[in-house]
Amino acid sequence: MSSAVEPRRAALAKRDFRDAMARIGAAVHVVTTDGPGGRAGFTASAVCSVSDEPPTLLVCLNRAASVYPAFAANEALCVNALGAHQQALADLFGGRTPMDERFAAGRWATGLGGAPVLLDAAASFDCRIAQRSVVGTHEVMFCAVLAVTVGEAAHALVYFERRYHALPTAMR
Ligand SMILES: NC(=O)C1=CN([C@@H]2O[C@H](COP(=O)(O)OP(=O)(O)OC[C@H]3O[C@@H](n4cnc5c(N)ncnc54)[C@H](O)[C@@H]3O)[C@@H](O)[C@H]2O)C=CC1
Ligand SMILES: Cc1cc2nc3c(=O)[nH]c(=O)nc-3n(C[C@H](O)[C@H](O)[C@H](O)COP(=O)(O)O)c2cc1C
Repeated sequence: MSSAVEPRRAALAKRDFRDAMARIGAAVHVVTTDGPGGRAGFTASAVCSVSDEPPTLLVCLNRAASVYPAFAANEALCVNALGAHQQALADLFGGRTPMDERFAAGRWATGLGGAPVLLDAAASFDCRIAQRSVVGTHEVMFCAVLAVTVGEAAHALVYFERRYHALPTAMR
């Protein structure tokens, strides 16, 4: 009896993975930090609620990003979910802009651990990075939520098919 070994399936192409991910609508955030590693922030769609006891979010950050050393050195982190009126901030924090210019475009308060909290965000989660895990190109930061701020009801900013969209509040 022959026991032919199934040929290994070729690794999924990065392009195919990204094309499929582009079909998933995601909320847009500006994730900020400050501390011994300096002030930094980047645009993120890879943010997820993990647990409400204790309240925990996760944020995935590419270790090749210019902001990575700051997030690696700091404990304070704030997840700011953007409203549709804040697309310009998403563009600025999406890369290639000097850090001072990114922060000059918004108005900020200071969170409990020192992270910049965006005024007028749809919602802000002031956090301490509690745990880190490296997966492939990214570091997954598990963030203990210390305080939240909820903004005025606004249209949400959604990233879908490589473009920004405004998601209106539901009709009553
Ligand atoms: N999770 C991440 O690290 C994300 C990174 N980006 C970066 O922003 C830039 C523009 O992206 P797009 O215009 O959406 O076109 P794209 O083709 O680079 O990305 C399409 C989708 O694939 C996913 N993706 C992209 N890069 C990824 C990465 N390195 N790791 C895991 N998932 C990734 C995201 O869901 C993204 O919306 C690119 O440089 C991209 O790498 C964008 C979205 C998420
Ligand atoms: C809509 C959007 C979502 C993004 N989401 C993520 C993310 O979840 N994680 C990540 O590491 N980078 C993400 N990026 C890319 C970072 O924002 C970008 O790499 C970061 O600003 C650092 O760029 P720099 O290295 O030029 O400073 C996203 C970019 C865009 C435009």
